Amino acid sequence: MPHYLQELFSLHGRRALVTGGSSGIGHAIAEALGRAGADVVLVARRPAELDQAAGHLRSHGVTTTCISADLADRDDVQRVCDTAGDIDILVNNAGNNIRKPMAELTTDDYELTLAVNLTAPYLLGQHYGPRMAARGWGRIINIGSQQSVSAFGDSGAYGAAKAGLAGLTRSQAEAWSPSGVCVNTIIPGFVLTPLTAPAQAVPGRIEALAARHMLGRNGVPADFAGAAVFLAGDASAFVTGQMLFVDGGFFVH
Ligand SMILES: NC(=O)c1ccc[n+]([C@@H]2O[C@H](COP(=O)([O-])OP(=O)(O)OC[C@H]3O[C@@H](n4cnc5c(N)ncnc54)[C@H](O)[C@@H]3O)[C@@H](O)[C@H]2O)c1
Ligand SMILES: O=C(O)[C@H](O)[C@@H](O)[C@H](O)[C@H](O)CO
Repeated sequence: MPHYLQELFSLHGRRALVTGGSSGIGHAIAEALGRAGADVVLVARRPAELDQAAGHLRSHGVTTTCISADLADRDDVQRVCDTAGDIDILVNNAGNNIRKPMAELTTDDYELTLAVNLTAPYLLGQHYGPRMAARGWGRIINIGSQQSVSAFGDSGAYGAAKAGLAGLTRSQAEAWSPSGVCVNTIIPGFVLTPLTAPAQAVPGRIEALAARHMLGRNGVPADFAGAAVFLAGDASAFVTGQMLFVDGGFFVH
């Protein structure tokens, strides 16, 4: 790779933590950051899936560590902070979506959704943001949703959390960008992953959703590799507080 591109996009010497890094978009982002040179810490719940994901990254030469944690549990989030070591790039990717009509959502549904999609990113940001700022360089990438900006598909608690995450991004950017920490949200389109399996199971739904992307297809995890490497490195040094739509031109109506 030409030296100029190395300077812009290389992540050598950086250490990235990716939540939900054992599957879907998070795994693709972890692989991309690792193949761009970063050491990677994968955080997710299930040890077997983590081991498999780590094995895949290591097969690409990526130095990979795993931490099994339930991000809905604040003690587990604290344990991640206590054990992961210094982190230069934080990717808040783990998410859950409890799909029910608005009036059927319970308070427990709401609190679980907020805990994983919004509180865990807040707590991890509170730990890592100031430390990145003290070192004068850092990147936080939060994974939002079309529902950061629009209501979509019986997902009221998820929409509240993802809209909150976009707001959290702006506040984190305001706080830490002056010290060299860029904080941004990636907004995906509809992506074929385990999270969207219930929607994919509805006959005709995948095709209808594909037609709502200007590119005429749904997303796949690999579609996020380029944007993640961009937002994780020096190429994005003047990009902060933004929502980057990596959504194939998705339109809600
Ligand atoms: N798939 C889509 O269409 C789509 C669209 C917009 C945004 N997103 C967002 O992308 C992110 C990744 O989702 P995905 O589509 O790759 O699905 P996925 O199911 O493959 O990944 C979600 C990850 O989050 C982890 N996770 C969930 N709850 C957790 C918990 N309590 N503790 C620890 N880890 C937990 C899962 O184990 C999994 O690794 C999520 O934040 C999701 O909201 C997805
Ligand atoms: O769980 C889900 O079904 C997805 O996250 C959806 O909500 C959409 O794909 C997303 O909103 C588009 O960004």
